[in-house]
Amino acid sequence: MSSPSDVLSQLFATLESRKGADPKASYVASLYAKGVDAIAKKVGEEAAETIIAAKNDDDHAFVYELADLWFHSLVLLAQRGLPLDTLSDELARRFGTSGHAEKAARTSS
Ligand SMILES: N=c1c2ncn([C@@H]3O[C@H](COP(=O)(O)OP(=O)(O)OP(=O)(O)O)[C@@H](O)[C@H]3O)c2ncn1[C@@H]1O[C@H](COP(=O)(O)O)[C@@H](O)[C@H]1O
Repeated sequence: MSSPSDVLSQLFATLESRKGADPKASYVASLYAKGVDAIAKKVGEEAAETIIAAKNDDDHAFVYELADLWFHSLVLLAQRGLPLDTLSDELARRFGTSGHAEKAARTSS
């Protein structure tokens, strides 16, 4: 079994590699071709589907929808030209900080 970070890194490298690919041959290239509004809309749809799945007992269906949400979120990150490190660095920055302290830091900035 691959580690979560390996899977995310390999998937993100694939997403980057689809820049300039044929939209007819690649779903990710078709999303890039549609642009940020269409990708963000997919993120919203997948978030809504994840919320609905979270309220049901089917773990497989929930994980499936959550994977769709993560996948489209990563496409959005790649579309903006940001490396995966920007996301992992932001999450790492929050280590050792309680959620309450993180919220206080946001509201004071
Ligand atoms: N992980 C994924 C992945 N997860 C979900 N999806 C696609 O995301 C879409 C989910 O949208 P929906 O649930 O709304 O289903 P849909 O109705 O078919 O989608 P729409 O036509 O409405 O956009 C489906 O088309 C799925 O096939 C993915 N498509 C691709 N990947 C990865 O991305 C890589 C590159 O894909 P290509 O660009 O197609 O080569 C692949 O090798 C995979 O590793």
